[in-house]
Amino acid sequence: MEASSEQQKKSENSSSSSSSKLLLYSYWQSSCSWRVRFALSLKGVPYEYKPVNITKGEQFSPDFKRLNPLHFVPVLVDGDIVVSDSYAILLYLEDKYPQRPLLPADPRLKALNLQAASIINSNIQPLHMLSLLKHLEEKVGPEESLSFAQLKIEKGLLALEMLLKDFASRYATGDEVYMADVFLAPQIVVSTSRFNINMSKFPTLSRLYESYKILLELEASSPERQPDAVH
Ligand SMILES: N[C@@H](CCC(=O)N[C@@H](CS)C(=O)NCC(=O)O)C(=O)O
Repeated sequence: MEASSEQQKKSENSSSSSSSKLLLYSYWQSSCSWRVRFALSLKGVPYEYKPVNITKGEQFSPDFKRLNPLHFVPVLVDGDIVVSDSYAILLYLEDKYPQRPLLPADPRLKALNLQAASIINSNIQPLHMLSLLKHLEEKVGPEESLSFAQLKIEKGLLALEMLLKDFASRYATGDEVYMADVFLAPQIVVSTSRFNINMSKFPTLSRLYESYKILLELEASSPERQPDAVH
């Protein structure tokens, strides 16, 4: 029986992306990059690290612009497949590497994970990203810029606290690490270390933070362990 052109196309695509090693364009202190490093570490997928120093403007180079015209890390390159945005990258990894699933089968818990990840991806991190804070610092001043970021982070964390409090166990939606945790752990670390957020206002998230601190995969993917880290 002849393979349909659709099947043929699929197998050509998968062979072009399955033979080469994944490349991850990342910056050590980027929480969005950390989400992807954490997911790759949980799934045990090897990759080559490609540092992009976003504090020195390397995201604006013509080569990087071809990968992501938005000039943001992370970007994952898998053969001829280029995926930017950590949320999309995680879903791509989930399809391609089903081991250690990042989404539970139960529809309610799955929706909860997607919702929590989306809150961080859309309603927290974009409101404290480097380029926005730089702009605010220049236009209104460093103190105003910091208090704007703190206000937005606390608003988002409160939403997550309310969303997860009845479902959280050791991790955000039970006893397994899922996508909500992959987004939450780096966000909590950045919120406390860079923006001085007091986590005692968020008891459920504080409890989760304690579980995250002892996760080897989180530690292995942490900023300080990356090749471009400055100590
Ligand atoms: N939603 C995107 C956000 C990407 C993003 O904002 N990346 C930050 C680092 S966490 C960045 O590259 N910032 C560079 C800048 O602000 O110029 C994702 O999750 O990948």
